[in-house]
Amino acid sequence: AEAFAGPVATVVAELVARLQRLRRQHPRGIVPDIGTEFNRFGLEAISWVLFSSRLGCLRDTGDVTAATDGVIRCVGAVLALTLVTMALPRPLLRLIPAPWDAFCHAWDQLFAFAKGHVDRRVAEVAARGPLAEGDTCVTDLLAREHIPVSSIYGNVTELLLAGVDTVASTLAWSLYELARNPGAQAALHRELVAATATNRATNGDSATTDGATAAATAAALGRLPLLRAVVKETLRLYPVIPGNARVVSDCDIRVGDYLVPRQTLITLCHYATSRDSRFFPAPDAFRPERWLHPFASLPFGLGPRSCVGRRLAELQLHMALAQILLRFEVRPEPGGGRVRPMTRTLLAPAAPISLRFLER
Ligand code: HEM
Repeated sequence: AEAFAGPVATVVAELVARLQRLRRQHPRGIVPDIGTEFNRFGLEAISWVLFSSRLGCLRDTGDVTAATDGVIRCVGAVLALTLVTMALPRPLLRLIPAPWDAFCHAWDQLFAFAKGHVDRRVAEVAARGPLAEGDTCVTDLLAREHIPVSSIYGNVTELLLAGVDTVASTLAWSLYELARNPGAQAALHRELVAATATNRATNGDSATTDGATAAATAAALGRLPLLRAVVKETLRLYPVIPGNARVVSDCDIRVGDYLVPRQTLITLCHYATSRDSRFFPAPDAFRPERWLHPFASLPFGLGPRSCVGRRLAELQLHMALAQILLRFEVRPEPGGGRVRPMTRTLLAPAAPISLRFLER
């Protein structure tokens, strides 16, 4: 994922500039509905990683935002309707076709978007000849393996679906909890300031977006214990994929006092286990320091089918949190109430999160 550190650093810089513009438009520095801004950030970053495409989601021009917000709405619709269409029995889907039709329509739109960008990139690379080092994207990597273009369309559409709301919600929840826990925010800020000073001495400006410097910065951020702990604690409280499943395929297995016959579908709920007081004392409290010692939680799953986007997601979260917190102190919106999570396939905030951003 560090190969994409340069693009991610550029998009993070655009996000910070946008937050700055938005906070200035409000008398008390409030940025309303940060989740929407982070979805735009997520789409901009994943489109660069997948297709080397720049969409301009974080610019102020209305046209671009309207078109790209349409893609974000399709991602949201697919996720929300996955649960509905899975829950409705087939005969009912025939009687009430609207959810299924809307689900297919949103998938078709996402597929058409991805296909357009893959076709453009394939044509561009064919016309340009060999690529410079560092100038690559997932489409190029798959094409180089001679994967049929129809499979590339399918794979990148899935990655597009997986790459927007996951990172956006986690970033929104991180800042929401840091705003409500000023002690944790101050400790993280101290860690970031110290690391930035060291990094600047060896690699130059930490906000620099050129590939090699950004990769060095990303690697350094990935080693910061409190930054990592903040992301882990956020995902413990708000595991963006709240449940997971596996089929016990080969043979019967014994788990504690239970015998699980082969071919059984087992589902596990991260949300419940990660808020279980037997494993996490004061389970609803945001305490990043609990992660400074190893502990168990599986927000990205486990094993060969665990999350392929994990490193990219962590890269984006570390870089975005670092740059946002170096620039702003984040506070709750005055009078803003508690925001609860809800499941719409992914775990998402049940209401928009608005925060106050104060320049440091
Ligand atoms: C905070 C961010 C994210 C979280 C918490 C997360 C979590 C997960 C989880 C729990 C799984 C199921 C793993 C299992 O069954 O063991 C999964 C699968 C997957 N994720 Fe993520 N994910 C995140 C971001 C991303 C991103 C950014 C991408 C794409 C760029 C992505 C792509 C995928 C794909 C393709 C799979 C299916 C893997 C397979 O079936 O082999 N994820 N993710």
